[in-house]
Amino acid sequence: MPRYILALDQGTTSSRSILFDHDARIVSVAQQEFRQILPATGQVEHDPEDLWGSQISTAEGALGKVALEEVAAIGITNQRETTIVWDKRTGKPIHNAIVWQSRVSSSICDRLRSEGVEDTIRQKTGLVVDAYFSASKIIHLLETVSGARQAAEDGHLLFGTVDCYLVWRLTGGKRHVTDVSNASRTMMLNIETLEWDDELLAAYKIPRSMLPEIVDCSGQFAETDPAVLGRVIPISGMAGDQQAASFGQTCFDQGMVKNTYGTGAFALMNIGDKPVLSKNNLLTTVGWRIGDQVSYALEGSIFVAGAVVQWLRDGLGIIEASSEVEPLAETVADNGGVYFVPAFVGLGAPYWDPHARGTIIGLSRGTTGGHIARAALESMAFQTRDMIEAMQRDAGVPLQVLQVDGGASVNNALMQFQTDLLGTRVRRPKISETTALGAAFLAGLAVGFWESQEELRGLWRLDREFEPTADPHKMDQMYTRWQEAVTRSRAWERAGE
Ligand SMILES: Nc1ncnc2c1ncn2[C@@H]1O[C@H](COP(=O)(O)OP(=O)(O)O)[C@@H](O)[C@H]1O
Ligand SMILES: O=P(O)(O)OC[C@H](O)CO
Repeated sequence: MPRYILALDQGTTSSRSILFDHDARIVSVAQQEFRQILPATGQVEHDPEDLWGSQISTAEGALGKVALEEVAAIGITNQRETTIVWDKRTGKPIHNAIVWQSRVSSSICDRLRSEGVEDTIRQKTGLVVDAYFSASKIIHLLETVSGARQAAEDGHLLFGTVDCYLVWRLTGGKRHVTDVSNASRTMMLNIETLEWDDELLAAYKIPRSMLPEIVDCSGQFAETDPAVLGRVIPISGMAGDQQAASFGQTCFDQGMVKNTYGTGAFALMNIGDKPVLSKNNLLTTVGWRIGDQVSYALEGSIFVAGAVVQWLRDGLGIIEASSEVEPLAETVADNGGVYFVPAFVGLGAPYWDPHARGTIIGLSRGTTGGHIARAALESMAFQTRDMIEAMQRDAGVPLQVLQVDGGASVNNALMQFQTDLLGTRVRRPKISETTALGAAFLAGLAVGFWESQEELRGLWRLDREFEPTADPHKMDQMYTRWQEAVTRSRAWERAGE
């Protein structure tokens, strides 16, 4: 009997591979950061070769001395929306990957809006028209890379999000597939039929031949080429990282909400088997599909969360390691009136303002690095409240508990502030790597490593529960100040043109 599932988690700033055992315990982890390519303001790219190279070397690292026969299956999860276009004749990408955070295609979105397709896009895909999603990134590549349009029309080019690209490489170019949760982030998937939408493809002028086959999140849809890891291993789980985190948090019931604090922060609420549209500027997205069971989610997406801490470290240089942010923030009793809106690449939910830019407001002679660090941390919690308030308005009921995970959820002071600001309990599981765990669960279910979702529920273990203790009136006052700060950050880029 194989004893492990290998999860490949290809994130925005690093690739990770984690081996899980049957009790969902981590047996080994390997992680590697890779280059962030920043060609111009608001633009972010990755070299697909870096994504592949770092992912495969961490997979080898996590496997270590484990015999490959011990691995039942591979699950893949990934930064979503990030767009790769490659030539199937050579396997070579025609350009760097355009990362989800990149605003390079904002003007294409303006154009789509002016062409009057905004409402159709919203109704059909559940998304808002924004440079965040893959479609405008593909249009950008077809319009700017020399020869790309013709090659696409001649059927030579393939598009994939990172899941799809990894499967292409893992199978030695044999499988061009994406799972339905990743497909739902492209602005090309019809969320009712769960097929690519021909009307939208025509509006975007994207040839259907570029698009991958859509598969379930759990199922035996591919296997590794023996030349890659040395053996044929089923690839049987695949989901975008936020959907995978929801699955790893076992948010299987309608109304359950998780928030992942990684580079960005993403709150997903399970809304059951119908794709209800948000009235409060949230996204409707596919959670997962397993056989005939489809689960939808309402999503709030924040573009900069943990990345603000990276900016304190690499941009401002006031800390040397991310973990130093907590002690620095604790050198001051409160934020001293400083509010930090980290709109480095515009604002996501619920504002959807590509022209907002980062703002630190309320500075005085007495402001210290401690205040800036505190305001930076608080910005993650304030942005989360923005999303959760929108979610509560959509759901019509207050949230009982928020399940948290991701790199920045290790920060206890932040989690305490989050619970105080929301007035809602916050629960953190023992495994904060819920993204990888979700991918492992999906892969393991498909090959009988785990029997059922009920069994998975029993594997969720609590690390710590945070309870609100602060004065709610004071929290509301701070939140009002935050909203004023957001107002000041908005439309900045446009105003400067
Ligand atoms: N102690 C900490 N407090 C706040 N943020 C942190 C802390 N440690 C790490 N982070 C942030 O967490 C993020 C990494 O989380 P992770 O889930 O690995 O992200 P991703 O999957 O997006 O690459 C980084 O942006 C980092 O700045
Ligand atoms: O890399 P992460 O964990 O910040 O996730 C990125 C999201 O998938 C973008 O939608």
